[in-house]
Amino acid sequence: MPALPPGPSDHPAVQMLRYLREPFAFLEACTAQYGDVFTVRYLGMPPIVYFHDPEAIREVFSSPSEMTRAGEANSHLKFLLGPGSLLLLDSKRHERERRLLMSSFSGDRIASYLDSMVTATHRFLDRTKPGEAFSLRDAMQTITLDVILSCIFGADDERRSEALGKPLKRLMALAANPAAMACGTLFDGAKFRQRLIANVAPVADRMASVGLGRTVPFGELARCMRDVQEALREHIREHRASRTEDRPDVLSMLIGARDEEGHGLSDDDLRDEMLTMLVGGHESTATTLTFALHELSARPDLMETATAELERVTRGGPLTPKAVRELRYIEAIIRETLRLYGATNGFGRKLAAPLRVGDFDLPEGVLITASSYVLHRNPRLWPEPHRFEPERFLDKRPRLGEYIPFGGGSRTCLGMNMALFEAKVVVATLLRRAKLHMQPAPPLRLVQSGIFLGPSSSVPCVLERQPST
Ligand code: HEM
Repeated sequence: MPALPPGPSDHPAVQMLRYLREPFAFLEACTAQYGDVFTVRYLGMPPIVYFHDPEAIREVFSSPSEMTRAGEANSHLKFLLGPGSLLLLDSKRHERERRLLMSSFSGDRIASYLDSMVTATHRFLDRTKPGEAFSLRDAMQTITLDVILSCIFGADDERRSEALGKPLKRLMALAANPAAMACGTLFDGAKFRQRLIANVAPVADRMASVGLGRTVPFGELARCMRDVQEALREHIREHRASRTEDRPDVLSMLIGARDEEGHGLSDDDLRDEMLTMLVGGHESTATTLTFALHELSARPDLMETATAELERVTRGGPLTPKAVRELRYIEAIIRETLRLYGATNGFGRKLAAPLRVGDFDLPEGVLITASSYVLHRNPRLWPEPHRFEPERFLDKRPRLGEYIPFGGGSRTCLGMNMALFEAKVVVATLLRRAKLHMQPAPPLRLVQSGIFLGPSSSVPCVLERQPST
């Protein structure tokens, strides 16, 4: 068996604990000791090889997807997203479903979501009283959830968005439970999910009816997963029954989508894909917005350049798709936010066959990854890496393998262009109508938050209306 790159010799349980307690400190300590390539071992998992050399990352992204399997590497999410999620598929089925989904994320499609994005931001501004403290993190999550429900799910009235939004929000909070994550990783995720819904949920219902719902392990999570499944099934059924061809939302497009052989997606596939886009696209974009607005409010120089650009591009008129594309400085702020505060810590691939990466012959079965937290703070790639400096992205695009907030290769985030567009629209709409003032709080950091990375606090702030609004 070929030797794996060096790494800590602690017992896998100890390495896992170190990672769970302080993930970034653990990975930085490994980098300091072993350099750009090292192997860590966690209990119940294959060895994980970290690469923080752009050339090696490029090799991984360009390797045949048959060999570097993202679906298998993401299998710990199966209990949450369902077996038909794009994130969990590999090979031909992944290629086919990705093709079916891709057309929903074309430039024109994304531009057609502009009004929904502006409306969601106005809705938040209209219900927020100037001078009253609120959580920026929660506000951004509400806006991005509204956007997903409208643009992806086509839930354009209050009844539909309530029916879907409520259980989905609860599910996101409950799925962050580390014990559930551990069971989803150690056992077969699809079976764990099935058991929760079919066996645990009914018991939890009976116990809840006598006020003992909380005594059933995973009872609340199981009931919530079942409620989400039912709400999604009902929503898809209603969508199929109504005439959907003319509607612009992603679900309507997917219902009509056919592959080369004329086959479409089943209701179960649709359910898992919709849940994936919701889970993948809601909190991650909200985290980007929270950190971007936090930086903007702390740095008058950035704020001045961003508002001057906005005035120059829109000349006081409405925000159009063309104007959004021309907001280069605001886009650079978003990209720099993703460098330092991206909501995911890299990507995962599992080797289905031996593969040489860099100087190492890796055996079948190992997991390959890179931590974007470590890579994006490498001073050889990013001078003064801890400085927030949007100018880095104004005149140059980073080379593949240096900047990975959206992963890469054939698995690059499907919602990347939508997320960048949405973040620009929300920031621009907010800047035109309000000023945000952060309230005293401990320094804001990026921390592990459920399955994502997120802000270390709720980010309390108050809003001041701009004079013209
Ligand atoms: C700032 C926001 C976002 C970030 C940081 C982000 C990040 C990521 C990352 C790192 C991956 C894995 C890529 C890889 O393995 O190489 C991914 C995959 C994915 N993302 Fe996103 N994402 C964001 C927003 C969105 C949005 C808005 C949607 C959809 C509405 C979305 C849908 C997906 C899907 C479907 C995949 C699976 C792609 C595949 O396996 O082929 N994401 N995302």
